[in-house]
Amino acid sequence: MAKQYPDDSTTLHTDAYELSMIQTYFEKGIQNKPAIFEAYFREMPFHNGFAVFAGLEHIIHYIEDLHFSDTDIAYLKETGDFSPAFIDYLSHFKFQGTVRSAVEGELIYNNEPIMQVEGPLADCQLIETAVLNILNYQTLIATKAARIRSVAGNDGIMEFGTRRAQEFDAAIWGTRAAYIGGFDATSNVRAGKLFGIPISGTHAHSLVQTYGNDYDAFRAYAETHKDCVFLVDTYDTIKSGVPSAIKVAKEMGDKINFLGVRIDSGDMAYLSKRVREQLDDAGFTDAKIYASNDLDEKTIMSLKMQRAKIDVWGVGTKLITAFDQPALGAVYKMVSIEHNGKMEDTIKLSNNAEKVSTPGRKQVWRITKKADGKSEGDYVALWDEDPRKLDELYMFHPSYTYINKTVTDFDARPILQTIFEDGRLVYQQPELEAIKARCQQMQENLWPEYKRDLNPQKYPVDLSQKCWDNKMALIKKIHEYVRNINYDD
Ligand SMILES: Nc1ncnc2c1ncn2[C@@H]1O[C@H](COP(=O)(O)OP(=O)(O)OP(=O)(O)O)[C@@H](O)[C@H]1O
Ligand SMILES: O=P(O)(O)OC[C@H]1O[C@H](OP(=O)(O)OP(=O)(O)O)[C@H](O)[C@@H]1O
Ligand SMILES: O=C(O)c1cccnc1
Repeated sequence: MAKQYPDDSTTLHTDAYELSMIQTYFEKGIQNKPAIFEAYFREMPFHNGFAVFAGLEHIIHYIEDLHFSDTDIAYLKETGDFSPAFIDYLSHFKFQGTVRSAVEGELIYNNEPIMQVEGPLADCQLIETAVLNILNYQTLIATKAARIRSVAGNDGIMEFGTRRAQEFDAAIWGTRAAYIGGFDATSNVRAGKLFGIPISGTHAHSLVQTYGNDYDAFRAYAETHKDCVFLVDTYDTIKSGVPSAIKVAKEMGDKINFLGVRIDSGDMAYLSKRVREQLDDAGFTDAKIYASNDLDEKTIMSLKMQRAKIDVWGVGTKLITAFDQPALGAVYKMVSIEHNGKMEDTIKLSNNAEKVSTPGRKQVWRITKKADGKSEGDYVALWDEDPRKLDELYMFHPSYTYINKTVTDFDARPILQTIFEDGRLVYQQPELEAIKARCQQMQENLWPEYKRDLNPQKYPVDLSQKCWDNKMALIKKIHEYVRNINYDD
């Protein structure tokens, strides 16, 4: 049995190595050294042309509650891994960092900072695991949801994934992310209570099995509910399910809102066309056809191409588990640290050019044309740069520098906003509806070439000249350092 603690906190929701490193910093007296870390991911999820940032609300909750409770401290003592002085330090720990982040519903891209944490080295280090855990999952689900929305057009899409989600938290935060990304409703009632997401649903096969036939089951349901969507595929969709639904709808008349029927198996293109005819012939031209069964953007697109007569899509497993890409892979890297009273930029090298981190504290500027508000690309610049002061912006690909352009008559909008300032929450989270609307609005500013589902154009994420020079200079410096190492003296 898992132990129950009256004062359990989520502060220990961290990898042991974070605490091990912080113990080293503490014992060496450098735990308060000013440092800056940035989170970013390297590959676009699902090869999509954009990603939808989600997770900030949970990160805010987590940071606001960051403290080592009495039982956290007692447990750390029990492990025997930490010194008494370090444990005493942790018992007084209070987060003092500054967090800057993309806001929820914002579109984000690979190889640009999406969150920046500045402050005492220990504080920055402690939150790495939880921050990545949260934003990796929620951003993935919000992006998957946006993909599904893009193929569903204006059809209704309902989130049905709780039973297949990776446990409780994933179901709850996943459905919130799905709502941000474009879903209309969820079947998870607690998500409705917690976040105000509209809840919605039909009924399961077990209702029909309880009565042993479609008619009695639908009739019983109709006598106990106003809004009715009948699941018609338990025994035979065409011969039994739909005729029974029609019979009940006619008998009950105005006493119910006969909203439609749900199909959950079989060839849904063929069945939906037959069902549409049956409903129309009976005069129920407004009744909608709902479909579910392992759907995702690919099956929905295929069904639409087959001119399936489906109005509302219920999507579970493949959304909530991010079935075709189970992890986003965002990382959290140190970009700058204080030495002898001066901030010095740091880098992580790799033989793989894509994996070399970009040093220095940065801001991401979204560059749009003044004339039509459409995106030109993102411009990652060092913190002291401000492209708003420039008339012309030279933008070049950070690896293939011959790919470049000069942009004029542009607007530049900073993506990283201050969320916590020296440990104090200064950002007011908008309502969920506003976050969802932002996601929609931001997609409208994107050219269609970046939005297509398959093989979208790569959205430009460029480094400023100064940022690029800084990176190259640091690479050179580290190469020299490695070349000159000689421990034989
Ligand atoms: N016309 C269609 N075109 C493309 N995919 C379809 C079509 N009809 C159904 N599908 C999809 O094909 C898959 C069918 O899976 P499966 O064979 O397990 O379902 P089934 O025939 O409904 O059986 P079950 O009763 O076990 O659910 C589902 O992912 C479903 O969404
Ligand atoms: O297919 P998903 O995208 O994951 O959507 C959720 C699924 O959950 C339900 O099936 P389940 O077999 O659990 O129960 P039911 O068919 O008896 O309702 C529902 O009928 C959907 O098929
Ligand atoms: O309401 C529904 O139809 C529903 C809910 C969860 C999972 N599958 C279907």
